[in-house]
Amino acid sequence: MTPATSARDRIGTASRLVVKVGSSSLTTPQGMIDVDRVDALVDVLAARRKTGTQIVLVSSGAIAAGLGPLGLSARPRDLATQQAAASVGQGVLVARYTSSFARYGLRVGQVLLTADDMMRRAHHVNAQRTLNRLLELGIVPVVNENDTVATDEIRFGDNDRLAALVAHLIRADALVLLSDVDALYDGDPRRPGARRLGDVRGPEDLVGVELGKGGAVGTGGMVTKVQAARIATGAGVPVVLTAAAHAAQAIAGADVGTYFHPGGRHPGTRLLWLAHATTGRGRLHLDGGAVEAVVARRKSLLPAGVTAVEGDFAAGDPVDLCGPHGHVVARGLVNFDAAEIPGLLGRSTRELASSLGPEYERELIHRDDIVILEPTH
Ligand SMILES: Nc1ncnc2c1ncn2[C@@H]1O[C@H](COP(=O)(O)OP(=O)(O)O)[C@@H](O)[C@H]1O
Ligand SMILES: N[C@@H](CCC(=O)OP(=O)(O)O)C(=O)O
Repeated sequence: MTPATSARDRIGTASRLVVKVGSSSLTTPQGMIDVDRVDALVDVLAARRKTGTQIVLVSSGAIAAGLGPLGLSARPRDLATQQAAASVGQGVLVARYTSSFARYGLRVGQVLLTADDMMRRAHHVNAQRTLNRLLELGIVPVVNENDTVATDEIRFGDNDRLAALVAHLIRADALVLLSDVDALYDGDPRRPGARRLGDVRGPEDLVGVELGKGGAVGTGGMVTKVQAARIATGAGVPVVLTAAAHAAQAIAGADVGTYFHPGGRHPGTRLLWLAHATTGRGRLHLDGGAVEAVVARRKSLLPAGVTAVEGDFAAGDPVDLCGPHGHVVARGLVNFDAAEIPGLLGRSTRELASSLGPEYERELIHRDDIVILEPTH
């Protein structure tokens, strides 16, 4: 077994997957939904869902699927007509997914997000909760950008990066990007001699690679796919990019497409926001061991390492983490209300789970929600 094959096992064994599919893989050139291809994709996702894997489907195609019904022969250039097409097409698209997943007794839930929902904390936490709840209920969330209300200034414009942020948001184990091309090539694959990149381990593997534009209905081409891969792998999420026709092999972890290896966990926009645009609504006082674990080893904060709590905050709020001498060392988004915390202090998560229930077998603050602060804070 090659190292690349074993790395891909992370996709084959993922318990939470985000799968993104592009417009060109779902619609006909006439601007209609391609029912057979939607069904073929759903066959693959439903089979994986039946093994217990939670799946979020980020689906493009609203604008493309609206063209036929509106009598348009090409993707419109102006925003208002794109929005009108998305409004008509999104309904058609979700109706199609609903009936296609129903063949397997599975339900879908539509989730429309804007870029703002990813940046603003209140929206972000809300989107996170909704997606988590849908997954707990066994639903397949079908996510798209909320094209009808997004203006040019606040628009993502491409679902590749949206899918990467969703993968980060729900702490997915892997992200699968499905397009009409079977892999990333070192140059435009329509030109003879272009070579497939099987693995991308870091930016050095992309030097000299020509990232070209997409097809007539797609938006970002390879540029946004590589950007998405960078966001996801930077958050520790591996990515595979391949054609929708190879979806079954890709999600099984087979050697198809291009595999982007995950890197370390770097703070994303949200953590920058947490560090620079918030103030702590309260304080948690940590013992020396917890400071060492959180700051030096970047671990989650567990109740056992907390000695005292100050302030009146709610679950999801930012709180400051103080060392034994009272200085602030980090800030994080806490998982519990202030009133719940005194009863948890100094106790192990296992003990809390057995006496209070499984919902208490959680860290006080997950490591992804902690940002280390410079001494000036
Ligand atoms: N270096 C490259 N490797 C692979 N595909 C490329 C490359 N440069 C440009 N492309 C083109 O990008 C297209 C996919 O982008 P896009 O049309 O935006 O897809 P989607 O609708 O699936 O998001 C492919 O059809 C392919 O021709
Ligand atoms: N929100 C748009 C998707 C735009 C987009 O990213 O398209 P694609 O490049 O095909 O993934 C739509 O549904 O038409």
